[in-house]
Amino acid sequence: MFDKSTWIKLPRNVLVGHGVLDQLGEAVEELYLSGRPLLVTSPSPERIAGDRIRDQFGDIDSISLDRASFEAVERVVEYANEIDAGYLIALGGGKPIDIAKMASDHLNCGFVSVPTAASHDGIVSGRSSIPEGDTRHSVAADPPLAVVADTELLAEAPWELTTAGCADIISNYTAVKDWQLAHRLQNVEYSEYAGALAQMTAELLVESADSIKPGLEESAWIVTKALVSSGVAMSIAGSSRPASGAEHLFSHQLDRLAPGRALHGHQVGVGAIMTEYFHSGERGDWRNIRDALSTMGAPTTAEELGIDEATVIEALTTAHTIRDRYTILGNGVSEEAAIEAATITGVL
Ligand SMILES: NC(=O)C1=CN([C@@H]2O[C@H](COP(=O)(O)OP(=O)(O)OC[C@H]3O[C@@H](n4cnc5c(N)ncnc54)[C@H](O)[C@@H]3O)[C@@H](O)[C@H]2O)C=CC1
Ligand SMILES: O=C(CO)COP(=O)(O)O
Ligand SMILES: [Zn+2]
Repeated sequence: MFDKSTWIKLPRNVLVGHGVLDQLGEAVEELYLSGRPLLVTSPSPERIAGDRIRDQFGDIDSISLDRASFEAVERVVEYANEIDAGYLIALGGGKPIDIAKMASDHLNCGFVSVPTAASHDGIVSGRSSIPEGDTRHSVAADPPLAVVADTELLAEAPWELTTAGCADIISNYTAVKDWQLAHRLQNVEYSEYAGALAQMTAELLVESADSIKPGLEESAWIVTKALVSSGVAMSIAGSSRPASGAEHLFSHQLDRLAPGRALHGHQVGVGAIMTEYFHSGERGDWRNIRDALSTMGAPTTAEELGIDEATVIEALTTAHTIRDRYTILGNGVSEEAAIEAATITGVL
């Protein structure tokens, strides 16, 4: 008997382009949501775009948070219940979007994603990434009902946020390799469609590297389309596997060991150089990953991340413990192997 089934959840409206923030009201109206919105944001995005949202929705309630945590999710849930919010509008980088995504899941209400930075591929995904103590949870949640990504706004964001988004996409190369490895060695379920989409997204971005330059709105357009595509790959997979492998485990450990030092995307990019080395050895593709990152202006060394050598080695040797996700790191790499990988690849 045929017994396979799949349920792919995707946003209904995805608007990407110049000035589309002013169409947020229209995009929300089309969703037939009821009740008042609660704006979930963090300090800089609130300052940059909060008023443009209020211009469309009136003087709505808002909550500003600067750390992704279960406590932050709880605060949003409590506030939304207090004001009887009908839905959430997430405005900002990856953290407010992850918080709102998970809070809307707890509240059983919809949310709309309004990125102010093309810095991560959680803009569209149905996963929420929240740290807790020594571990990192990639929690299943519904994706946004709508995404409104204004390339004019995204192009004005600090350039390093865009290069972080590029690096988050480039890390799909190693994430997909890790996923395939886990499929072969551990029988982890693999989706050919999601794997191919994630990999193709990274390839198309690298092919467009020459057009990714500061000050060009075209760059925000190219990178945001890739972030959307990568998020769709996660939705097809029903997991963050297509976009998160060992390089993400490394980054999640850095978040614990050296919090707030470097951007998520930059950390996963540097991680991908080293995990590609573990996959394919000294003559392998790690140079291609390093060169692609460097062409786009993303960091390729510990120094550029602002993270010291000892922390990089500790993160690499302990990354496998952060989550139950089989990758090229297996049961862990030794300190000697980590130093060798980081040195050969020029990360140290
Ligand atoms: N759920 C998922 O599938 C995914 C989740 N993530 C998560 O997203 C987070 C990383 O996202 P980030 O955006 O790097 O973090 P973030 O939300 O902390 O933003 C980084 C910084 O940029 C600032 N910022 C945002 N837009 C700005 C603008 N237009 N102008 C000036 N400053 C601006 C923020 O205020 C913050 O200080 C991590 O927690 C990561 O785990 C990342 C990828 C996928
Ligand atoms: O950052 C992500 C994909 O780019 C999400 O992955 P995690 O599941 O590792 O949090
Ligand atoms: Zn990521």
